[in-house]
Amino acid sequence: MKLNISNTADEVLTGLADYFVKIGNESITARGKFTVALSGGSSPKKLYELLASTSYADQLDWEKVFFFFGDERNVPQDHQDSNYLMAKKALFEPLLISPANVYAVDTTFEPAEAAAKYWTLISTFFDEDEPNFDLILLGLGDNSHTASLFPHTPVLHDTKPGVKEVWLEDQQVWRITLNAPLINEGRYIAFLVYGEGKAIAVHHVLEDDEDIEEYPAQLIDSIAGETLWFLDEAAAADLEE
Ligand SMILES: O=C1O[C@H](COP(=O)(O)O)[C@@H](O)[C@H](O)[C@H]1O
Repeated sequence: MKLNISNTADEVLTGLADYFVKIGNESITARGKFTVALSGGSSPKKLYELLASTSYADQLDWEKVFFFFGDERNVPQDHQDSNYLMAKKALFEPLLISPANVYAVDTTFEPAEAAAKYWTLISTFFDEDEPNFDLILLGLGDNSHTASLFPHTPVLHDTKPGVKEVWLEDQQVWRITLNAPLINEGRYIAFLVYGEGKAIAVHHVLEDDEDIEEYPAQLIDSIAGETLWFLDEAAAADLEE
């Protein structure tokens, strides 16, 4: 687990965009394609817009990039809360990404079926013993959730890679998420966390004693690859070391 702390949020975004194209180009050179699981929520939109900007758009062969989602809200794909819709507007449409390269969660099914179908989609795509994405992007919620691994939810106890539905009692909504064993198979895992609102969660996850029920992001660390946290100084403000 490594930390990359920048002064400002803009520098964090540039650092992660550089990392994205570096890992992408290495993956394409090594295996002919780059498989990435995108994050959702409030933090990554600016990253996707940056990747689609003239500074980065010509730095990757986008036809060889295959997009998946680390988690999804159980809403239609044209709903304002959809992670797919956000990525479509900020990344896929500006870069003219072929729909054939985008593997979204089919939220027309009931949550458990949508999760099962997404796991089948991923397993079929990788056609290997264990799917392992080249890069998994993640955020961190104020309550220390990542992807849709929320505090005190059954998915936290999964021991085999898979995709699960998660019921959020306080919000009365379902989400679909890659589980921690699947995320940890990723060759590279990158957290994008900026802003003072994240400082306490960053401290809990990185420096408190292990308590996965309270701080689910503690479950995440790439088994054979690299886990890198891209933070700005505001988000890192409560770190002691
Ligand atoms: O990894 C992720 O993290 C977020 C939390 O991000 P936030 O910036 O919205 O607090 C999560 O909700 C999102 O869906 C996920 O992909």
